[in-house]
Amino acid sequence: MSVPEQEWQWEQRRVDDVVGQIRRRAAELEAQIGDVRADVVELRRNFWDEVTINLSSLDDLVETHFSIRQQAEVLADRERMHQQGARELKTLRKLADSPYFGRIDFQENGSPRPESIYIGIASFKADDDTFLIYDWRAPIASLYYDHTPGPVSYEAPAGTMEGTMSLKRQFVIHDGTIRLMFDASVTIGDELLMEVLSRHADVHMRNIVATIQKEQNRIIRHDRGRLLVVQGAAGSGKTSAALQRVAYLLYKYRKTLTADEMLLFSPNPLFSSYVSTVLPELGEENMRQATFHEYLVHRLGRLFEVENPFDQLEYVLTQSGAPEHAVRLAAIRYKGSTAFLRLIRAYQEFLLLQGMQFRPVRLEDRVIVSAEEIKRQFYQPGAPRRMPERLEWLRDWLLKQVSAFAEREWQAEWVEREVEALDPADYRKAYQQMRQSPFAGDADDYDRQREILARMVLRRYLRPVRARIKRFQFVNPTALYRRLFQDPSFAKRLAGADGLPAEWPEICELTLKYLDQRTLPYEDATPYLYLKELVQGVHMNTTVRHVLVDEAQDYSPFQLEFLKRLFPRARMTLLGDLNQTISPYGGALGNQEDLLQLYGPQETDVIRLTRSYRSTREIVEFTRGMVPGGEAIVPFERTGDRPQVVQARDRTSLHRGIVEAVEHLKRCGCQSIAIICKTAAESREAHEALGPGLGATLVDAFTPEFAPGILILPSYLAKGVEFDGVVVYDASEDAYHTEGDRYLLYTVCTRAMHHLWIGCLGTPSRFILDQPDTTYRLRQAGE
Ligand SMILES: Nc1ncnc2c1ncn2[C@@H]1O[C@H](COP(=O)(O)OP(=O)(O)OP(=O)(O)O)[C@@H](O)[C@H]1O
Repeated sequence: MSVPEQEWQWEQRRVDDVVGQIRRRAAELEAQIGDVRADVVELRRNFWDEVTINLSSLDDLVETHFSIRQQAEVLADRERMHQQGARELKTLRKLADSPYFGRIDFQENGSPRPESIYIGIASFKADDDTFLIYDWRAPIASLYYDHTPGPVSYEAPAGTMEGTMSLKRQFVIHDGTIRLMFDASVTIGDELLMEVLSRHADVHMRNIVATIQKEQNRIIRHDRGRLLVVQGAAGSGKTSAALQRVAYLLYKYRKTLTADEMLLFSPNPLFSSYVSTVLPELGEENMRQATFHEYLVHRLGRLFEVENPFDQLEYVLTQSGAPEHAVRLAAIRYKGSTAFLRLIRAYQEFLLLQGMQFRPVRLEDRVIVSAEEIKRQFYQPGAPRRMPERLEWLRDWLLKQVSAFAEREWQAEWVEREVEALDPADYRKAYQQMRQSPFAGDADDYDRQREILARMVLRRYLRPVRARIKRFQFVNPTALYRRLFQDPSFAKRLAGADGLPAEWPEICELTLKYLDQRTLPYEDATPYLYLKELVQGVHMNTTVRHVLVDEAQDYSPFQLEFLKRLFPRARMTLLGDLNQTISPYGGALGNQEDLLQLYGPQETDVIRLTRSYRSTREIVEFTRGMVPGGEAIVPFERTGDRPQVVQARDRTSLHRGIVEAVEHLKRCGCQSIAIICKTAAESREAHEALGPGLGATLVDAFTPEFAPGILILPSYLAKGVEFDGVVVYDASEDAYHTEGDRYLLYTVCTRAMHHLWIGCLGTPSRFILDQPDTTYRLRQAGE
């Protein structure tokens, strides 16, 4: 609903006034920051002049230490002030450009008149402390997202606030000038949303705070239980909601939660860069980001070449003719299941009784404790019952054996030789130590000094040995993991009622082959790490308090269990769409039972999003027909061209058709165009043929960030991102016919915001031809 001219002028005057106050505050802050910056420079320059350095005695050393520490603290404090000031200034500058995007007039029950609440990306108070702008995360701002004018309520720290909302107004303000203004009668007026969604795709994701929808607001402000599962259609705003959720939590718990206590697992490094600007745009620091593969490499990269999930997928998609293909697929499915997790737990129980494999404790090539001796000790009748305690007990025993070895060894000839080769400084140290003895000065001084030096040598030699023991490196997890596959009948007993896949003997053979090459297939990496932790001690991250997993449908149930254990103090948000499952695991989100069991039903909430915002109505109607249950996906009322399906007889005419399509999309105003292929191999071929002519960039798993313009990329790297126009390189029946292909094709097509063009080398895929929506245009290339 448009706003009368007079109102418009009144609102512009208010904007002018508020922007004036913001600019004044920014100028003051800038001057203050200038002073702090000068302090920091001064402190850095004169750092060493301000500390007293004296290393002559122990007391002087201690004093020097404290003097340096004190000076470093002063510097760190000023630096912190500077950083905080700079951040505040950045926010003020943003507010000066666009101070707010919403206004609600709310009269609380019992209060004499309504109050106008203006909502922006951060709060701003006048000099008299009245709020000129409320932060979008303040409790009262919920009214803006959740309600239409009428009787309303919201949750505040003091309880439920009830009253009446008489006005809800939306603004688009740039450069301190109101560009658009609507009075909304429905929940967040569709007019503003329409305007926002009609824009071009960006190389970075944008924040959505001005137009958060009611159901998304539930995700953002959800604050109970250990696990929130968000299942939403393609383009329904899962990632957007997740990022605004991070900003919300940082605001709500600003005294106790920091950005580096929040971690987002993203599907690939490209995606990480795509979403990296949302939080800074909102004046917050970025949370930590990683891919699950990066974590696996961090933990196992020294032991193995850990396969990338994209190479795994590339194998699955391109090697279907290979003799091992079916076995590998079965392995991937089984090794991602909770049945395999249970088998590994059963294996741990078994290992408490027999079968542990140890590495001898050595000092260079001398065995201090043999693997056999360690094993004997481990299975001693008096050993503790549970694995962690038993390992700790064994560790302590081994450390004692090392001490006994040192005791036996200090007079050995080789130690004697090493003593001769020691530095004069070591001799001085030994001399000083000896002088401190109450018996110093007697005839035994020489022997005593030799003994001190010999023990010094041994301590140095044995330090790495002790460190390895403390890290439980006397256990051999690789040998233990191998053991599971060495005799196919061995795992049968452990699997019990769960059973094993029919292909188990072949899976065993294949796994051993990879392990022999020191390669860890992606499907083995998490189970291997899990077993390693069961027998070498668990790594836990207790600093992370919130873990968000995007594209969670591509995680196996095993991996989710692993994450739960890895972050015992964290609350988890899983965001996913079953219809976009591209991983061959079968998708952890598909099994409600497993999901509810993860933290228990009491601790789990599931929120579903069915409205799709990314694509035009025509594209949503077309793509939803590809997937079962797609009719539940509701398109947003933004219309555009019908998707085009173009059938080509040969590759030359396919390429000609693609070039024409790209030219057409450019004429339509598309700034970002993606030619999406099924695999990396196909992308390379397409790039060779089309890249130079179109000026297109090839994107692969190592591309650090998206460039604007025309890109050629494999399906799985398009996950989570969007483009003005999408050209599907070849969606023929030959290319997409399995159930897995169905979801891949859906994922690819749903990347399009405004235009979708689909090329087919031969007959179009069944997922195009068999779908109920027939409004798309099907034609022959060249027509
Ligand atoms: N409330 C909203 N206001 C404005 N834009 C929105 C809103 N919700 C979603 N969008 C836009 O819709 C597009 C899709 O959002 P997003 O990528 O968060 O969806 P998604 O569910 O994670 O998608 P997918 O699963 O397909 O990757 C983005 O351009 C986002 O800015």
